[in-house]
Amino acid sequence: MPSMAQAGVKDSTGSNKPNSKFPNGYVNSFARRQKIIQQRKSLPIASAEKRLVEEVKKNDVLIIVGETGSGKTTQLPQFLFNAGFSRDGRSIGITQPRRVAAVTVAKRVAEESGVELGQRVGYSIRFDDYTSSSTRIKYMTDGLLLREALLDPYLSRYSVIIVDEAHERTVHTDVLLGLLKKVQHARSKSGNDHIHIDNKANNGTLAVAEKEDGSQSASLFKKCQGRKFLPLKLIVMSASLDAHVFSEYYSGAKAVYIQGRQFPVDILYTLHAESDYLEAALITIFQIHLEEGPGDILVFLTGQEEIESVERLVQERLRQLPEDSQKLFTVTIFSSLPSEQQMRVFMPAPVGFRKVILATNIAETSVTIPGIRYVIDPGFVKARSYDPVKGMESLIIVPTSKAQAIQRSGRAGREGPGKCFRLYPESEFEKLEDSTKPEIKRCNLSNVILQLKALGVDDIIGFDFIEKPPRAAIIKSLEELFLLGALTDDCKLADPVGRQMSRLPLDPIYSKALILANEFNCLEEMLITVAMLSVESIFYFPREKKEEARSRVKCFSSPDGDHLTLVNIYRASDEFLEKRNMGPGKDKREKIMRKWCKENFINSRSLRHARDIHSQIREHVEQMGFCVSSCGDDVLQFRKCLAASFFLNAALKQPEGTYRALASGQVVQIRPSSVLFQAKPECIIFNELVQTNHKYIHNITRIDYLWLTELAPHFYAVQN
Ligand SMILES: Nc1ncnc2c1ncn2[C@@H]1O[C@H](COP(=O)(O)OP(=O)(O)OP(=O)(O)O)[C@@H](O)[C@H]1O
Repeated sequence: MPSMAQAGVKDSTGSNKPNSKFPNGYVNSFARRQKIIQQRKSLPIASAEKRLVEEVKKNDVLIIVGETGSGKTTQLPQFLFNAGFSRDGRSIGITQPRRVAAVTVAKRVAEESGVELGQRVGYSIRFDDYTSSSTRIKYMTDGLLLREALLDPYLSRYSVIIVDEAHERTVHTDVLLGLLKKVQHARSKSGNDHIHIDNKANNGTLAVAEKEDGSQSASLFKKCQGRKFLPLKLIVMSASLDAHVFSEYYSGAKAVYIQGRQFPVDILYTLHAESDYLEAALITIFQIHLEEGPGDILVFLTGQEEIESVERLVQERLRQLPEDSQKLFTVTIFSSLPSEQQMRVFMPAPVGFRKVILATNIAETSVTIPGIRYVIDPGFVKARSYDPVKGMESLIIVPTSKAQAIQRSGRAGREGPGKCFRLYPESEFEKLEDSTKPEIKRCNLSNVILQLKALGVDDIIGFDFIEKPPRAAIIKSLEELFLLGALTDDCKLADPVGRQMSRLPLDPIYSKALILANEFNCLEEMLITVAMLSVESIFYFPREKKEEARSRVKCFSSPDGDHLTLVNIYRASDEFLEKRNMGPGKDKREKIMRKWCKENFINSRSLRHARDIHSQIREHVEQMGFCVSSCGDDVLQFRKCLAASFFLNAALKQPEGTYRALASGQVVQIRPSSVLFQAKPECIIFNELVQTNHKYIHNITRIDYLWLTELAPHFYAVQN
């Protein structure tokens, strides 16, 4: 559809007005545009435009703190664009911790600016790029900007980088803050008499900068030496930020505060602590539905399983209500849901229905979901935790921080006054930590270290992190990367393996598995395995049909283990689609697939997501020049490849039927849902270790103990 500027005609005052000859849609679009102009004017940040632009001009680093909904994310980049910060062809980049925020905010800003998405305003997230050579305002995930830095170490295409929602302190944000400090320093040192703008880089095909003589050196940072760049402006932004910490990190950078919020949000607490927060959330959903005025509800839960079980319970209870009270419509959003399905939460509910969105903390920051007036916050979040001694990462449910609670309540009150129901007493709120513990202090660092190494940062312990990760975690990850062959003896990035691994957007252990699979001639099987392991719960066993589900799933089972079982499921779904391929459209295919999944107790959302990931990683490995071939019936080859890839996760059976993990010495048990739970082979490799009341391992394949010394002699010849 043409933009308003094209559709309307200019009157004598020069303003755009709809032409009466145009159909109604254009008049509506004119009305919508007027509404957006009004909304923008009423944002608290609107009156601060001039001051903010001046501050950015005066300061190389600026910290901006403003209430949720004050307009930081959508407006500031437009202010800077209008003030000419991208006049020279460079862009304003804005990072978000979450994909969904990057996408939806970019869409909104494109609409506000009256341009087509992907033109002046665009977004770029892993596996999805909506930018062009004319993009000047670019929203992206923090992880994506780090990946860009691998190919454009001086981030030469950007004049300003805004690190948004910095309070979340994701591991990528933290690394980015350090890296940007380095880039800023290097760019200002390079002077500005000769300006390098990488135009090729602007159309999405990242260009590798070279040395003046045209050669490429091993360290990416060195590649740009000799080039001159304009200084980079850096803005760190959030609603709930401890400005002091950031200001200190950037040598006393100035902090500005945007006063005021758009609409009030009433915060309500329970009188007593709730023993079952899911039940409390359910009661609150129905209380709002039956007693409160119009408006949609956003409920924060901790993960897919919780969300799906609450969704079922809402449906069950809804059926018990009188028919005229049944107009409640549920939608879900969590990170492993494919993007297009995530976007369903932004669509309006059917007329007359109230929408309930069941979400993880993916919907906590930056997003505006139209229609939300009520937020239900049980006060919990699933957070990563890492034990560097055992090398064990786990997800545990913990109370949110104050900053998270504030962000959650901020999702109401964006289009009108709102209410937030915190399902805990006010006294508990006071006891919460002010901010979330930085992820870098509680996660496995292998991925990040590999990226830093690929960026030419060799001294990881000496890197200027805003908060240093535990030394033990750094050492453990360096050790792991060395054992995977990504680093040399002297801790440098190994070529080509380390470099190839750093290019794949996966955990290092999975990247290595793909590289090895290329050698073992089973890349087809490994691509499927990695894709299936990248999604949450591929099986769906309803409580009332557990036995039926188990026996049904048996027809896919492989006696060799869960990895081949996953491959069988994936291939069976492929075959089913092929057989049915009588040229139906996408919707029909989806419907048929959903039916197949239901009959086979497979989670159709997860399978679709795995298919999506599969095609994206396949593209990556093909670009790396790998040939995707199958080992066919020679599954021994595939099992050997699994052993060579996951040797760090090998375990041996103990006399009493438990297992001993060879690398860490921990005693673990096979999770009952594994196909090898009964068989209990002598030696296995596993992918997942989950700590509940037991240490359960999952995704298991039987291997031969002797393979370990043959395939990973550098580890097993010494250790065992
Ligand atoms: N997709 C959208 N649809 C409708 N209105 C929107 C949309 N995105 C933003 N808005 C409006 O713009 C306002 C400002 O949003 P913006 O994301 O810029 O605020 P913010 O200060 O960055 O908030 P936060 O800290 O919560 O991210 C919202 O409160 C809402 O009124």
